[in-house]
Amino acid sequence: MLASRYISHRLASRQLLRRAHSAALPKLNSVDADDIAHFSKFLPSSAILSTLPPASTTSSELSPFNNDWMNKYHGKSTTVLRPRTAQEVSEIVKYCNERGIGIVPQGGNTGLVGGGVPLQDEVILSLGNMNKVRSFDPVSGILVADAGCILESLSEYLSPHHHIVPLDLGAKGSCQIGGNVSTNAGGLRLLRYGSLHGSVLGLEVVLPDGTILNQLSTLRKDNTGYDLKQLFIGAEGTLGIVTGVSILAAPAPQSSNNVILALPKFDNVLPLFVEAKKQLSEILSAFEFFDREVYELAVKHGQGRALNEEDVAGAECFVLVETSGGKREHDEEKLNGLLESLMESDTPLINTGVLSQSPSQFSQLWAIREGLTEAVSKEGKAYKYDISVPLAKFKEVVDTTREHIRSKGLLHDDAVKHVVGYGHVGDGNLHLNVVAANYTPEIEAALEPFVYELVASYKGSISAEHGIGAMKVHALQYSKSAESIEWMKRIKKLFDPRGIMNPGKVLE
Ligand SMILES: O=C(O)CC[C@@H](O)C(=O)O
Ligand SMILES: [Zn+2]
Repeated sequence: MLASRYISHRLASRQLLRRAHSAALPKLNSVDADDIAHFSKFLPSSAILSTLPPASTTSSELSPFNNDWMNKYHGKSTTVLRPRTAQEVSEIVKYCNERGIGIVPQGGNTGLVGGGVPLQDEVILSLGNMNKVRSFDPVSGILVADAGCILESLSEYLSPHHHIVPLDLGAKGSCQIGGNVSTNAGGLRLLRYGSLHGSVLGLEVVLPDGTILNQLSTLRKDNTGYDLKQLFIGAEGTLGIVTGVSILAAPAPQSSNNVILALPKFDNVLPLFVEAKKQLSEILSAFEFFDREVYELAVKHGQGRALNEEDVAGAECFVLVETSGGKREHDEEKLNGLLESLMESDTPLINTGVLSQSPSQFSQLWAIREGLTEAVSKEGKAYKYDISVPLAKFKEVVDTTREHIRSKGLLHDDAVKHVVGYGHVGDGNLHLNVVAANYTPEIEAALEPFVYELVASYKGSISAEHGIGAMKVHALQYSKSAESIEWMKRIKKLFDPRGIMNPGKVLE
């Protein structure tokens, strides 16, 4: 009974997938020279990059805006606008809405699901010129910043005030806080600081009709009915453009330590996590996992400093544990205590642990984990599946996918070179990466809907933290019910009746 229900679900989802692929984008207008002349009335020429006259940008100058980080999605936009204020954003959006011109809001363009680049020739609205901190209150720890502030520069700003942004990710040197909020970025320390749905206190958003919705609250408590800002966190710019963010910064830890643990088998990750939570309790700030194969890629492509041969020998996977606490001696004692108990037990959960002894070693260990995405991209073209599945299934998902690819005769150097897994154990978020020589329809057909069905069979999510973007629009039904999708569509229609905001992303 169960089996036949599963099969009919599979058939139904295949049909859905086929239908979804043929769905059309809303009919929108292209920008023309008159539009550029209009933008020139309120924007300086330096804020208008366009191949249309009177501007004279070349298409190669627009290329970094039209192509995504993975070089998988290629837009054909003729025009990038770089406003400096919410008022300018509002004027652009109001005009585009009236003219029926599509808009793609773009932050650091570091997204991994094609959500930040046009699918056709929409205007790209780049937030990079809105990059000022508006205020910081060291008493409450509340930071108000323009959407275009780079995440790392906000950390640098907060450092002398003994605070940190409650969000950290590998792309911190280029991603922007507005993009982080719009994609509800999770990152490396969600385990400790929670999601942006909790730490964002307020937003300033320009709605598709040009209204500036000022919800830049600096209140920790505000229980006055519908919390509209939550709608824009993770909406990927489909409901409006986030132009300002109010966020609760966390007190900077006085002491940070990390260790990379080499595990003889994946099955040890779970009990190790339980043990780490028990022994480190409140000072545990990250618990990150990566398998041996992706570690080898990091080494091959020079990400971080390789661990010693003897530390790697016999390891099936690795875990990076970070502590952030208030007192160095106390934290070191706790971490050392954990390591000793792990090594000394009758059936040790780990082979070895490489403990950082200095700030530079601390960064080097993190560089391995943070460099995995880069390493994978240097090795080939990655099919990225950013999924939530039960922790105990992480390895099964990677192995099952690899076997499936093998059974299709696609596991060889000219097709799929590696099937690897890494991710955020503490959040149940696995990054399944299928690294191929090239993106090909054959590999895609082997992977989809296979991976999505696998995720659905574990009642997981097809997007844990990267979002839907353009990449997973056709697969939303694996993680959302028909009723939820219907209500999402109604909300979209309410905010953006003409469908100008980031067309073709999140929803069909
Ligand atoms: O490369 C990926 O698939 C994941 C990127 C990022 O979310 C990470 O956790 O490193
Ligand atoms: Zn991640």
